[in-house]
Amino acid sequence: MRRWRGLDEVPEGRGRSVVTLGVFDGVHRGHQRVLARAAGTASGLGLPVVAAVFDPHPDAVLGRGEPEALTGADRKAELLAEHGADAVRVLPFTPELARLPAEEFVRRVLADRLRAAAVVVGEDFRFGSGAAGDVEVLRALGGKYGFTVEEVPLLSDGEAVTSARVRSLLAAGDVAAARDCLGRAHRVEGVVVHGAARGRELLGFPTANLDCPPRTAVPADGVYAGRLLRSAPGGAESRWAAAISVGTNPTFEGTARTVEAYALDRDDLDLYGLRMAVEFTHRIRPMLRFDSVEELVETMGRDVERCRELLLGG
Ligand SMILES: Cc1cc2nc3c(=O)[nH]c(=O)nc-3n(C[C@H](O)[C@H](O)[C@H](O)COP(=O)(O)O)c2cc1C
Ligand SMILES: Nc1ncnc2c1ncn2[C@@H]1O[C@H](COP(=O)(O)OP(=O)(O)O)[C@@H](O)[C@H]1O
Repeated sequence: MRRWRGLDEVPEGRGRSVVTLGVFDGVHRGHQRVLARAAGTASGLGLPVVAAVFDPHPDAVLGRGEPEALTGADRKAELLAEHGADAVRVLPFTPELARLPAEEFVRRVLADRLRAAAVVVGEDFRFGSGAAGDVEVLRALGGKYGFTVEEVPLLSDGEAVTSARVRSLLAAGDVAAARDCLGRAHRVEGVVVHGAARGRELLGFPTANLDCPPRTAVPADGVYAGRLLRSAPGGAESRWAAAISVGTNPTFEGTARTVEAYALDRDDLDLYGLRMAVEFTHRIRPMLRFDSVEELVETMGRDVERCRELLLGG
């Protein structure tokens, strides 16, 4: 898969493409449907699918506050490819780009740079200065600049599947509903760092503490079942069923919010310094402050058994 960044870096003289564009945060089932449609059109035309991704999030540039990210840039590109993109183009969302009138945007980005033969977008797609352009405007401009436009209805299960909805489900700890919207478990990534060294010694449950990038969409504080994963060079992955804790460890009067995972039945791992990921499949309970370490350890033991049932079938 090819990845380019910027408006000027795409080599000139490339052929035409089927373009789908947006922020694609989370690459949720709605995005997946748009990508599938683009892939279908592209195979009919014998052209590649180019996913054009605005980055940073337009809300950050337009002063609406940057939302927490469901997917980092690398993971997003990987997911876009998995769902049918042949190439990913990052379009730096600058104030200048935001100010381009709808027709200028179409001419410069879609026609001149991406050489779109077809553009596939969700029905709520907006573009151009002041978000003045919608799908109808895009279709009219497509007639002038030589591309067709396909509009994909929003996927809904009574409520539209959107990145904002996934963020609010995660903020409420509802990782199961988030999983339904995403079509897979929500994942956060980070490097394993040293914690307070209590896990193994004091509690009997060593935990890998993930240092997640700022503005990562971490689910609400609580205890979850899921997986701890490691991407090895070449793409091979190790994965372990895991009991995951998100919170400040109030039993120890902690203040820093941590994401930590205990890989079930393993105490022989050395994960410090590795890039790892945690996937959240089920919520088990809220984060609690216990009066004694014994009560915490007893509860953690029960959490681990519950994770075993949920993840390994007992
Ligand atoms: C399954 C599980 C459940 C946990 N539940 C709680 C909890 O309810 N309250 C709490 O204060 N800490 C909880 N923790 C976090 C522990 O306090 C934390 O893992 C421990 O202090 C080790 O920290 P360290 O990795 O910084 O050494 C939990 C951890 C795990 C793995
Ligand atoms: N089953 C396991 N799950 C997670 N980490 C493990 C496991 N077994 C060993 N480890 C290692 O032990 C470290 C955690 O030990 P812990 O005593 O909790 O220390 P820390 O406070 O630094 O997190 C992890 O970072 C990892 O390298």
